Amino acid sequence: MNLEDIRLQVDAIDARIVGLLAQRARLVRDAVRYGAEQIEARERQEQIIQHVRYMAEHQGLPPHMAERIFRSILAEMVALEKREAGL
Ligand SMILES: C=C(O[C@@H]1C=C(C(=O)O)C=C[C@H]1O)C(=O)O
Repeated sequence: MNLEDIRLQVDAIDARIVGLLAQRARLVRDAVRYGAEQIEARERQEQIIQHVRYMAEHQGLPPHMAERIFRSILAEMVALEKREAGL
């Protein structure tokens, strides 16, 4: 394994992350279309954060890092939904 191999693997993971984020954004859009009461469902967001922290802890990722990343993802998802709703 050399630096180039490692960077290729990092790039492949980034491509998967972007694909998953696009898929996630489509599902959130569906949630809003199919009955979510509010775009900014705070309680649901806090459940997601707690679950993500738990999963991170069990997979060797610092929970505070997972929380920060997911708070940013959630904020962007909500902002996207608000823009699309013209809010
Ligand atoms: C409207 C919803 O989705 C919004 C987006 C979320 C997300 O990105 O996971 C979570 C809660 C809501 O802020 C919902 O799931 O009820």
